[in-house]
Amino acid sequence: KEEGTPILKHVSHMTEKELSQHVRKVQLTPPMGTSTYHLSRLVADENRAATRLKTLANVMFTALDVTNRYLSSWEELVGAGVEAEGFASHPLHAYALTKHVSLGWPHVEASLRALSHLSQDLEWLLSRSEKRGVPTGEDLATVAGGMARLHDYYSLNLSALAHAQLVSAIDARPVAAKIAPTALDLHRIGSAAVSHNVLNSGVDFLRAALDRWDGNASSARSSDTFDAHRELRQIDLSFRRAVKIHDQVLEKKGPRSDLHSTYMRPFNKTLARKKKYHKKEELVLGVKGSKGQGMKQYLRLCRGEDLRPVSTTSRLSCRYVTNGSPLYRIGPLRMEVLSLDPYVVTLEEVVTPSESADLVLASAGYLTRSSTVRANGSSAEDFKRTSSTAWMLDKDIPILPVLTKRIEQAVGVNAQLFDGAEIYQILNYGVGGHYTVHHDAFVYPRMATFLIYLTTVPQGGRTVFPWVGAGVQPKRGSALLWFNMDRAGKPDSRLQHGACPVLLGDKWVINKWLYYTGQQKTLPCIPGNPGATVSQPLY
Ligand SMILES: O=C(O)CCC(=O)C(=O)O
Ligand SMILES: [Fe+2]
Repeated sequence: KEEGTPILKHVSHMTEKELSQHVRKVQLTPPMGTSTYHLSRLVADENRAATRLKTLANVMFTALDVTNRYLSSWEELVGAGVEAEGFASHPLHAYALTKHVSLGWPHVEASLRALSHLSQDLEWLLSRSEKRGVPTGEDLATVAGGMARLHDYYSLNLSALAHAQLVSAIDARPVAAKIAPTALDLHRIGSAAVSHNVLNSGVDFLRAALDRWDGNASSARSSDTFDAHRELRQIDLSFRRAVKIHDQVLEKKGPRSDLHSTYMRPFNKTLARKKKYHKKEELVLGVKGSKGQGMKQYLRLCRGEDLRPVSTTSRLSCRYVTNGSPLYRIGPLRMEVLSLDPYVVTLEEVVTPSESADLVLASAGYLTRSSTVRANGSSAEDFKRTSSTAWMLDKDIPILPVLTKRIEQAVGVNAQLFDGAEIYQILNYGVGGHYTVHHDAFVYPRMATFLIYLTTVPQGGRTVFPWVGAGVQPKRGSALLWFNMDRAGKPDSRLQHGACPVLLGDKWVINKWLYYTGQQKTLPCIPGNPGATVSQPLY
């Protein structure tokens, strides 16, 4: 959509029928994907599979042992000429033949019977990938790509990582893991990074793989034995190639676009002396700047920086607001203003911990497979999102109508009067799961966004507003509210925002989009413009 397109004409797109078609309960379609929800489900499934495989392995081992002994006993008889005419007329032959079968066969039969009793287990195991889903090579590439993204955003210390310690630019305290990546793993992540054009991470991971490689892959783990194709002998070559590509892409395309990233300066020292690599960082706040500038500011905010000047922050307030009935448990809530113009606030404890847990549990069955979604519309709508999504109507689970009432009271509007307050969207992010800078109201006239965090994210995963210069760390139960429209009823592009990659923890959010209606449509604030509306602070 062009920026000037009146938004109201899209309202007709949101019929109830379309909405409900949109939200049919999704069956989990294998392969399952890599959101944190899917991965915890995978652990449970893997446990059940392993129990069956152990039984299978025991029974197969016995059957193999019995079969081998029985066959070698037969081979002894064959060696003695059992197949010759009249063999059994010698009493010793008759004895040996009878003994072979009479003693051996019951064992053979028993072991075969035990095998056939496993048919149900076999059935379960063989239908697992079709019915329950298993991660595929594509999923592995998604997780590896997620790791590459995490390094791109948060500058992981890769030598610490090689020793199972997570240390990044946003938190210097190491978080230990129980499994360290091998040279093969670092190589896989580095290769995934290069093939996704995350070239800064590609170079670093390949270098880390090179550092870690002892020449014979002796540190490989069992799972590496299934990875026969990964060739480490040429590892220094692929590293040097990645450095070259990095510098060439940086030289031609600059450090960052939605299709690639590099460091700000080339690795090559001569190239790095060029003037263009030593420009001062600029800051654009209060208006929408270029896409590249937005990406830079998004990245800085993801790393925890606050870009707002003191002249702005000193005018912001934090207070306790009451705007609801006790019925919906909206007491005086702590409300902190992040930005006055455009208006962005946070509200604390909008849902309780147990409600959050219930919402996560109930929506899990509606989640799609996690994937990277790319919007390929105009540049204004362009974004990438890596997460699983669930769409739900109020009637789907009992807590949603309660939540809707609570949101209405918090915002001070009646969602039922709207052309349709939109269905709820729930997102669960996985390793490095993110949502690049976008605007919520480009397709639908979403007057306001009410975003509730259902989990606390210890590291990464902030929701950030590049042109406001501020961001919020997800905290279970708290909400972020902002108004997407300007006075003329057009998307206010200063409300572009993004979700930073999750570094540590699970991130679940639920979104309610509020549409405009009533007087905002019939009595426009800017006469002559039927789409005109006001989006202003409600408190
Ligand atoms: O997950 C977040 O922090 C933001 C989600 C978002 O922007 C959206 O769903 O439109
Ligand atoms: Fe959004």
